[in-house]
Amino acid sequence: MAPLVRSTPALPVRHVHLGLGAFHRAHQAWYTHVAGDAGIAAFTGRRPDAAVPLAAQDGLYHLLVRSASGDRAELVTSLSGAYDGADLSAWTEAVASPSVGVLTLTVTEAAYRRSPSGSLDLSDPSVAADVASIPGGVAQTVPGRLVLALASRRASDAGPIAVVPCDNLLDNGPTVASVVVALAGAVSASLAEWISSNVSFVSTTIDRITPATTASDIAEVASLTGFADAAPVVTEPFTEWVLAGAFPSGRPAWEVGGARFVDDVTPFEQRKLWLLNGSHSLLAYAAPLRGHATVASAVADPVCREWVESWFELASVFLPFSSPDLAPYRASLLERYENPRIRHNLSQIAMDGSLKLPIRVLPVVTQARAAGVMPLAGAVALAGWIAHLRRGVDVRDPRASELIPLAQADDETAVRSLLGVLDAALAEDKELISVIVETLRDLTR
Ligand SMILES: NC(=O)c1ccc[n+]([C@@H]2O[C@H](COP(=O)([O-])OP(=O)(O)OC[C@H]3O[C@@H](n4cnc5c(N)ncnc54)[C@H](O)[C@@H]3O)[C@@H](O)[C@H]2O)c1
Ligand SMILES: O=P(O)(O)OC[C@@H](O)[C@@H](O)[C@H](O)[C@H](O)CO
Repeated sequence: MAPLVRSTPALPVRHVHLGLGAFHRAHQAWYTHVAGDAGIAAFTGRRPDAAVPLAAQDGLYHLLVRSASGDRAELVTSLSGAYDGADLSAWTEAVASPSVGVLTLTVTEAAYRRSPSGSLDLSDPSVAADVASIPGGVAQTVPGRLVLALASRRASDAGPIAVVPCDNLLDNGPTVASVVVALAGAVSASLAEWISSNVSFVSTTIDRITPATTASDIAEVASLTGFADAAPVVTEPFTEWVLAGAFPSGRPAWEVGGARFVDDVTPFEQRKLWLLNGSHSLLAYAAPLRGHATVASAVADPVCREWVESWFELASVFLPFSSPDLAPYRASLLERYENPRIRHNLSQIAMDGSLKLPIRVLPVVTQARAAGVMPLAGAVALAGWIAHLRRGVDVRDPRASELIPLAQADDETAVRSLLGVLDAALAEDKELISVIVETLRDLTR
């Protein structure tokens, strides 16, 4: 087996990334690779793990593009450096470089440390610790590390920069701007002002279904390519990136890979978050009750498929696209879900439901109720979530210790209180509560 090492030098770094997970390597790093005009300095979010094999293979890795009929391995060359995110001096130095114009992020929804109201949670002990330690050059949270690095960029007079969040958050540019500026403001008013005037927070819609890499994926890449690649990523052929915002210090030519630059991402974002992510969450909670562990297995079950189709029907009414315009998008989602060779575990999607449901499912439920409609497919998603919490197995959510006990109450109390955690107004809706209670009973019968 041949070792994976570069034979030509890596490209100079113009793009920095935080959160060196599978999705970054399947998406933004691929777009920068195809652009061919920039290298990336990528930093891990929490642990050094992902950086170790990548650094040992000079940042090279294979993207295994897996369609229903076969696999294609593509060597991605854009990672010029892979670093442990705890290496704060490498991190601040990278962001403070005048050659760097963009900073992308994939760190999960929970990493932005927002309170249920959506603003930075200044009562979070790690956020409070960052406020105290940033002047001394230390930070641990994502907002804290961003503030630390931007302070360093300001100090070195490296000019403006674009921050491009690629997590499934609503209005991700302004959302990330608000947590970063709030944390900076708690450290220094002039730093917050510098960030507001010099950092462009770009909003993005990002889409490419990318499950966690397994040992058999690693073995398959070895047999397909002849290289001992310890860090490949498996993804689907489909990819989408829609961006809105300014790039005051330039950017890689992401349009070469098909990225689209628009004035407003909202319609694309709603279409993706409600149809794709909303139906993903519905399946993640309700389909295990019918014995399914993956998206492909769930959509092969006519009952689960009907849930997805009725969720699409419901959500489509509130999207700013006509039905004929949405039809191909919806059909392509089902086709993507059916790909039997992409093993997308429902348990991976089920993580952090208290943060995801308010973005993916509740906007549709709320609008349906305001229109006098009973959102039955939304009730399946919510009842499934409550059943998941009640089971209490493999619940990964920052609020798990509060939510699991609430789910153990009698059906009506559990539904009312858990709905109240997500949205106080919906918890007053007696008709909706009784439909969710009925659905919970049906699902768990
Ligand atoms: N996988 C997909 O299909 C997909 C598609 C679109 C968007 N996304 C977005 O990308 C994110 C990452 O997905 P992934 O597939 O790369 O997952 P992953 O598990 O491979 O990587 C997660 C990354 O986030 C970092 N991270 C997690 N919690 C953190 C924290 N509290 N602080 C700092 N860093 C933290 C990890 O260190 C890691 O780098 C998702 O949460 C989602 O918002 C994923
Ligand atoms: O990545 P998460 O955890 O925000 O959500 C899980 C899935 O819904 C998500 O990863 C989708 O596969 C993705 O958003 C498709 O582009």
